[in-house]
Amino acid sequence: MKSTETVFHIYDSLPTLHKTLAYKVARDLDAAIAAKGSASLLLSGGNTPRPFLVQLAAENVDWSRVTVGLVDERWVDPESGASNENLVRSELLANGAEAATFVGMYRPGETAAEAVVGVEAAYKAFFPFDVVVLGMGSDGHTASLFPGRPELEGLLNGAALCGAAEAPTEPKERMSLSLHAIASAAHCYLHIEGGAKLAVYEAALDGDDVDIMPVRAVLNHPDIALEVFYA
Ligand SMILES: O=C(O)[C@H](O)[C@@H](O)[C@H](O)[C@H](O)COP(=O)(O)O
Repeated sequence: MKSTETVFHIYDSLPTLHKTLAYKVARDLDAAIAAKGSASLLLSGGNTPRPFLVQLAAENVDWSRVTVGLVDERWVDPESGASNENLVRSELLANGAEAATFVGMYRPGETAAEAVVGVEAAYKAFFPFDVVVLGMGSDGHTASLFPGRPELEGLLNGAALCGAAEAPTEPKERMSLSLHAIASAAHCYLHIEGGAKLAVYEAALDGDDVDIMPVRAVLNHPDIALEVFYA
């Protein structure tokens, strides 16, 4: 029996969603800074987050006290348009959050599997996390926790903070936070947009097989008080 409730926030416009989620995340960061002098924010990539990141960059946060990391990364050069580091640097850091400390995942000259030790050590330095913002794919993946993958069991049940993963589409090579890392967050958000994603979310609610829909592991986690932002 899940001990925490999922809160579902629905908006009548995408701009309202982006502004409201940005405001909520900014206040979460403010509270963490007030409580312990620092804050950590872990962001997902893909297409959905871009306008939210722009709104977040405009929020009045003491970014010099914030460490920004990634929920997952496509194993491509950070100059690539497919890079989640590129997305965060261009839409958040360059737009107002320049003072934040960014800790990426991609390590040139290493495979994702080779980089796990280094990324694990780098992320342990600001673990547990304060804010995690997740997305969700049409196949029910979140982060780079993809259905049917051999690495999924370890990423869902292990004590590591991250691990190498593989996506079904290019760029296939990935690094992902583990469920353990995601569940450490004081505030965990799922940002989804459009009817198709809503249908996937509803399908995820209607079952518990995490191997076919890994996002269920987040929805059903007893320690994650998930807040879904949808428009
Ligand atoms: O690297 C990534 O792609 C993300 O971290 C991934 O988990 C994303 O949240 C979903 O794939 C949804 O992506 P869209 O927002 O592009 O639909």
